[in-house]
Amino acid sequence: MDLSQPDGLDRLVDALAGPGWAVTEGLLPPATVQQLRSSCLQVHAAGGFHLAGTGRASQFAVREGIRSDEVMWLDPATADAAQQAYLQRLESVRQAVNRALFMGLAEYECHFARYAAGAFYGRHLDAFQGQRSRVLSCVYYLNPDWQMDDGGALRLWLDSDEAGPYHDILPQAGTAVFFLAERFWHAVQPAQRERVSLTGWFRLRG
Ligand SMILES: O=C(O)CCC(=O)C(=O)O
Ligand SMILES: [Fe+2]
Repeated sequence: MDLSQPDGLDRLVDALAGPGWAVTEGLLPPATVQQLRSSCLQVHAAGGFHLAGTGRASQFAVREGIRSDEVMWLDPATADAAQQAYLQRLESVRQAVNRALFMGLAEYECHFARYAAGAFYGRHLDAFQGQRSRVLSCVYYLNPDWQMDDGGALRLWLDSDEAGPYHDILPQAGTAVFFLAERFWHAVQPAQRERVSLTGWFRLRG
């Protein structure tokens, strides 16, 4: 699915209404993807990342058995040009989804994520139990020339059964994956090389 095409957002909306997930290309031009990668690596080199946790607020905990990536939340107030271009595209996705599917998505929050070689994120759901605020997940990959042998695929289970069918997606620069946060269990496989991305969630208000 190519989001640079005029019917791209319509096709994305159809996929979310149908199977509930989509793998897309063409969200942004390759030069912008490269700029996002550079700003991610720069912030990391400057020490701007911290070890990711699970849970929110008082339930927040760093549990190394579950995930071992590092993250840095994007602040729209200080976003550089490439980050702003990304946030604007995700805003048009938000509006298209709300118009067609009445999902009532109120906002988008996202972070850069960096998985060092060998880092992983075990099987999980993005929506916290008992909370419906994270509705739609989006993972945007920033890794040029990713090979099958590099590992690091996102494994998306197509139903809740761990033994059931799944789809593996390579974290190739320019690929964006969208999926309904409460429905799809997923995991990040360890990779042979550094793996960076922008991961975010459309939320309901409140
Ligand atoms: O990087 C990915 O492919 C998925 C990351 C993820 O599942 C998360 O941050 O919740
Ligand atoms: Fe996730």
